[in-house]
Amino acid sequence: MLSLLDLCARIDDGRLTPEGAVRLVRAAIAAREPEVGALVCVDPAPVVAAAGPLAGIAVGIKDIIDTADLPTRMGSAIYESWHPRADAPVVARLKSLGAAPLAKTTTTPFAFLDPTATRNPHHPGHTPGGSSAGSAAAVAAGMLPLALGTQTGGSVIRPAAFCGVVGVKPSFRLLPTVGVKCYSWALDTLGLFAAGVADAAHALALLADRPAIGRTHDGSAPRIGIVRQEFCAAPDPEAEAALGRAAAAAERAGAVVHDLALPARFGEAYAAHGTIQDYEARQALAWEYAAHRDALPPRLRAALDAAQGIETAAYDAARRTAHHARRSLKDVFSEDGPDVLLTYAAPGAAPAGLDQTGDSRFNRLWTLMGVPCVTLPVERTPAGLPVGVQVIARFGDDGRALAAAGLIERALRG
Ligand SMILES: NC(=O)CC(=O)O
Repeated sequence: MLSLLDLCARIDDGRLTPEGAVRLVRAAIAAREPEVGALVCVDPAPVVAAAGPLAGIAVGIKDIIDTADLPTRMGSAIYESWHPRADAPVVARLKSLGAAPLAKTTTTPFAFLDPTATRNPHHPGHTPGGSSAGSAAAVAAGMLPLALGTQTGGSVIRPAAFCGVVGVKPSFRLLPTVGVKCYSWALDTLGLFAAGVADAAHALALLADRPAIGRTHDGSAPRIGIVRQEFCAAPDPEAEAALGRAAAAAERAGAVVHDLALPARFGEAYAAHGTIQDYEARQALAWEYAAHRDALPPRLRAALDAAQGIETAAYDAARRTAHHARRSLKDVFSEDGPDVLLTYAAPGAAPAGLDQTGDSRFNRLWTLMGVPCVTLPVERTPAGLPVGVQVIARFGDDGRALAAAGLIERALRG
């Protein structure tokens, strides 16, 4: 894979020019895109800045995020010819840092559950996950050093884990979702994909203008609470094995690790996610549903059909449940509690077949809680498919989640 920090270092010390770095990416795209299918389009002549902390860094932009220089199609024929006038603020921020938004990456239609044609770079017969399919696959295939995605259920963490890359779903609203096609305004969160934890931390620190996020190696040994989210169906054996391996590596690195049982109200919040998501999607996609219902893909059409019947009282009750769970989460991360939680990133490795994007059951609660989540790869199945884990910190403590993920990553490397 292409390490963002490695490219930055080579540019900074003159071994590589910004234009040379973009040429490297174009060559990698030419070599891998035919088999992976991660990209919707590539800018033939992007502006390559000569200066800036991300000068020469080509970035993939999930195709629900507005770009002024490239179309934004939402993964749907309904928006086939749509070309936003302006960049989403997160894209404008990338350009202000010197980065080159080089390609739009595939998204499931409107970032829901209907699959893309993108293939898992580790096994073409398996899904890369979704909804940020192309971003995860492009980084995993070594085509891009950085890509943006979004998460409403599990659309950053799950595909990142399936593709064996680092994925970060930051604290809710750390990055502005202005100019990003809305599915659920209470849940939609911008995230990113990179080769390693330090690469991701560096990019997020710059994007969020919060340098502390980038100091992943602060030397402290965290207290880690292992949570298995028993309110969900159990994971596959490889997910449990990866969790155990990551916990053991963390202990070897000096972390204090213990099992943690979450109070019942978190199971209630987990169940409330769907009501909030789908009630809001009914409004966010009201025009598409009214004017183009027949052009919607089957899973999304069925979800919006069902969402028509959600009572406002049920939505309000779900929001109250989520609010109480968020307050309880502060008690979980209390003074003498864990610094971070460690749990499954997905039910297991990427499922076979391209007719689905996998299950977000181990992600949805944490998206609703708005807390920072980081996934990192831990091991491979005998078929060579990656299996990851998920590190979670308290709201606003994105740097601590990344620091703990970095400690585990280094410990796994041995
Ligand atoms: N957008 C989303 O997060 C939906 C998913 O989990 O695939």
